[in-house]
Amino acid sequence: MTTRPDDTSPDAPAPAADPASPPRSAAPTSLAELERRAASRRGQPAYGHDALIACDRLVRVFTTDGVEVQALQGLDLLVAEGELMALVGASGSGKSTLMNILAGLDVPTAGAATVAGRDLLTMDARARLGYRREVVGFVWQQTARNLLPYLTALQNVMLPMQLRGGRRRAARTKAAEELLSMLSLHHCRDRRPHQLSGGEQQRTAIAVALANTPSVLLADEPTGELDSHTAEQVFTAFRTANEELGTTIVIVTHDQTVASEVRRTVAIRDGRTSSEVLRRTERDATTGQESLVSREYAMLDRAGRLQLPTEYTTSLGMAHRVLLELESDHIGVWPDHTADGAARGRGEGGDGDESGG
Ligand SMILES: Nc1ncnc2c1ncn2[C@@H]1O[C@H](COP(=O)(O)OP(=O)(O)OP(=O)(O)O)[C@@H](O)[C@H]1O
Repeated sequence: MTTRPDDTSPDAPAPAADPASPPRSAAPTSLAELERRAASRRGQPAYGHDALIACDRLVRVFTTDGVEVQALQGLDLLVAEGELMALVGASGSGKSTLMNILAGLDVPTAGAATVAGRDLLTMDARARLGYRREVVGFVWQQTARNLLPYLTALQNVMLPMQLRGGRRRAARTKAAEELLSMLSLHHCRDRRPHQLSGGEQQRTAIAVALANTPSVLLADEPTGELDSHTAEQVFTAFRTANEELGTTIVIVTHDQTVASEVRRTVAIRDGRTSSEVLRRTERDATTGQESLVSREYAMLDRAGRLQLPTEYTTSLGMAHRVLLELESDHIGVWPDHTADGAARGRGEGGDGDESGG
């Protein structure tokens, strides 16, 4: 396998390499050298300084009955303001854990996470409440978690505005009606959730989440219980919110249609971001015809680790150790065909994992 250079100009930011970091195998350094490195770092902008969401080596460990589960294992993620992006990954890969942290409902064990300038590790209870009311909105898979059953659609949308305070009732009503209209829900204004279809319920939930004009809208499997046609309508509502209000939107989904309609899909594997698919519109120079081009990228973390897709490594019989070759414009990654490597591949010897990934 060969990793090609990134010849596209994706809209999304990629985690930056840290040129000031020494190689992991560096020999012990002098005090003067350490001082020089610290000084050279001082002028550099912090990791993700211009991203709306920045997760830096995020770790979340759960301990149940003395058994530790590492749900997030040093996850890096940057999301730019105004993005509409999807997070995908196998069950148990850590998606909901990440969403709960970004929603301010859970606190990471280690690492750093900021959303719209708020530090998610150091917020006190009061700041956390303000964060959940004003900075983020969420839409969950289960309607019962999104809407109060005894309130109408309009009252549901007005409730977060009321809790936040500061606006008169007439202004709140007008703002809530505008949100319902924007999402083509005006006919649902005076209906309670049980009088709405599944898609209308989720679209109302989006209006509720947008009530206090949050910077970020988080959605965890928002179309999980819907048929594909209804799911499409709900996704359209997310797109409308993104385009009309400029809200940054992160959607966790198993729904392939949703994942393929956004410009950026990030895959999480074993508690880390592993790969990204970026889509962009390209225009044919001669015919002028536009087409959507998608390319898959592997994520290179700040320690230089790269997760190779399992289907790539298994198809080439890569295990434990691979051969690297630095070329002028790319890095070649080859199966290890040495006798020792072949034996390791068959599981006949060696117990260390030297791939570094
Ligand atoms: N409160 C908790 N206590 C203990 N372990 C937990 C807790 N929450 C999550 N986990 C564990 O953390 C890992 C990641 O779980 P998470 O729910 O984030 O995965 P997921 O990718 O959202 O999965 P799914 O797609 O099935 O919802 C799993 O091994 C899970 O069992």
